[in-house]
Amino acid sequence: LVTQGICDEILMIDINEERALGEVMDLRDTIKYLDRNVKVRTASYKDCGDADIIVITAGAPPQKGQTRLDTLEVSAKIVKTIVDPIMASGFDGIFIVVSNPVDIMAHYVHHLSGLPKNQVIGTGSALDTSRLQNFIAELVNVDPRSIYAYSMGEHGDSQMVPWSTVTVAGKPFQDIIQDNKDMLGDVDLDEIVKKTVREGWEIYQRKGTTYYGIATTCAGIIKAILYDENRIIPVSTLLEGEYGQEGVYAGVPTILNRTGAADILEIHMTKEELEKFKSSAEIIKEYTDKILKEI
Ligand SMILES: NC(=O)C1=CN([C@@H]2O[C@H](COP(=O)(O)OP(=O)(O)OC[C@H]3O[C@@H](n4cnc5c(N)ncnc54)[C@H](O)[C@@H]3O)[C@@H](O)[C@H]2O)C=CC1
Ligand SMILES: CC(=O)C(=O)O
Repeated sequence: LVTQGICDEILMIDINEERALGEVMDLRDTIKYLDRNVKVRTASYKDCGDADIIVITAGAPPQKGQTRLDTLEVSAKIVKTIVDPIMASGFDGIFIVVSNPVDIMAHYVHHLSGLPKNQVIGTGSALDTSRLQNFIAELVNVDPRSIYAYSMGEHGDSQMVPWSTVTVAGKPFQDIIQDNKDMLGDVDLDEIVKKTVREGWEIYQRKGTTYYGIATTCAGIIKAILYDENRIIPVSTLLEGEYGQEGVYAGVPTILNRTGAADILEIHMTKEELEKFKSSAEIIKEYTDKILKEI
């Protein structure tokens, strides 16, 4: 947000106040060489009342051998200590939830805040989609931004890719495979999905966490909202009948503008793809129900 000059002011809050201050000091050192003076300071929850957007990133990153779902209970406790005081500050803007397991945490924030669903968004499968597009782009040797593909469902192990909808600048990827059997005949689509799922862990094993991908994904989502772009990004949003799912937050292509998650795009999937999406949504639902029942 700072380096792209997307907003006017950023307030940083962390239970570890020294860490928040350290981040503020480091970020301020960038301003001299950037295009805009984005103001950055530490703050407390009572300062959040007039914020346009609040990004929740506090959480307990998974330990070795854990999945994102294993961090559910700890994350839920943390998220509750954040949302309650923010709502008490009079906040009526848009929440963007990053903390994992992100689909369930977004649902939980929606529940705790009482805000309309368009005002509570999880980053969902937006980051996975970026990873997926990179892998497809490598295969066909084009810029990843010319790939139109979505990872959907859980930001986690059960995410799926509706391959029948994937195109390279409008040409169906499945046709490209057929037309280039010599080069792409061996492509294993399931393996690409697995690689997309694993990518977070591959980074995690090497550097202990992931920063740039999620930060830039989040900045893209915020830009779409603040600049009223109507940009379509696969974020986690509450499904109410779309894709045959009811009452579950899952990653689906969503139109983002100044109102937040303005509308869901229902792309046509094959029967098999829809089944995979359903399985992923059912996993999210099972864990969401656990958390909602406990409160
Ligand atoms: N959705 C996505 O695509 C991604 C999600 N994540 C998730 O984001 C979360 C944070 O990850 P990292 O930044 O790598 O972890 P980190 O450990 O570097 O930072 C977490 C921060 O949360 C703070 N915190 C903990 N409890 C708090 C509370 N009650 N109130 C306020 N602050 C609190 C900690 O002091 C720490 O500074 C994790 O849940 C992680 O899985 C991370 C990357 C991508
Ligand atoms: C940590 C995480 O969820 C990711 O980078 O995908």
